[in-house]
Amino acid sequence: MRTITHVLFDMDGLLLDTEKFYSVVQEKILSGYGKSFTWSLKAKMMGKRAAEAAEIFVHDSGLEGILSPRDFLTQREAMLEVMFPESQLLPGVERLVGYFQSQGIPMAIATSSHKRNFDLKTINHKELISRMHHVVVGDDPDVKLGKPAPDIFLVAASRFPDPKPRPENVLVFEDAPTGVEAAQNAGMSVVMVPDPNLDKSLCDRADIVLETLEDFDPSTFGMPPFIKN
Ligand SMILES: O=P(O)(O)OC[C@@H](O)CO
Ligand SMILES: [Mg+2]
Repeated sequence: MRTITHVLFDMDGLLLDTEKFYSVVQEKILSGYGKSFTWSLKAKMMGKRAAEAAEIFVHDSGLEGILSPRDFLTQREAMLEVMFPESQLLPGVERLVGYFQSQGIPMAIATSSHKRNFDLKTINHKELISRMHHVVVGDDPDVKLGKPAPDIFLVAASRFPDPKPRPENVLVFEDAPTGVEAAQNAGMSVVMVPDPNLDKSLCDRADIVLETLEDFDPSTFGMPPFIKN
C-alpha cells in the first residue's frame, strides 16, 4: 500500500458546490439556440480550463460559426460572476480538511479555475483556503497543459516545502473524469466523488469512488481513523 504524505484537492464540484452554476448557465445559453445541455457534454467540459471547455461546448453543440468560444465565455462569465460568491462547501469538506490538518498532512488546491474566478468562489471561504499550503490555478504560468494532462498536479506537488512528495505519496480528490485522468497521469492515487448524474462508465478509473467525502475512510490509505466526536 502506498504511504500518503500529501493531499491535493480539486475545487469545483469537490470542495465547492459550483458545478451546478456552470450547468445552469450553460443550459441557459443553449436554450437561447433551442438546444438543451446534456450530462454527456457536461462530462466532457467539467474540470477543463475555460478555453478548452468553450471549444468543446461550441463544437459539440453545433454552434460553430454561430457562437464563438470567446463570446460563449463572455456570456458565461457575466452570469457566473454573480453566482460564484454564493458557493457553498460540499458535505464532508470541513471534517476531511480538519482531519488531514490534525494528522500533519500538508494540503493544496489544484483547480482549473482561473485566478479571477477562484477569488470570486472563495471570497466567503477564507478559513478553508488558509488551511491549504498553497493553491495552483488554471492560468498559473507553470501549468502548460490543462487537465487531463498531469501538469497542474505535478506543479502543485512541487510547491510543497522539502521534503517534496513523490507522486506515489500524493492523494488527489477529484469529481471529474478529466481530473481523475490527470491525477493518474501524474502517478498519484485518486479518490473520485462524482456527481450522481455522471455516467457510471466514466467513474471506473479512480482508486476509490465515493458518493460523498463523508464516506472517506482514512484506513483505506493506511491512515488513522477519524476521531469520533
Ligand atoms: O474542477 P476544477 O479543476 O476546480 O475546475 C472546474 C472548472 O473547469 C469547471 O468545470
Ligand atoms: Mg472539479
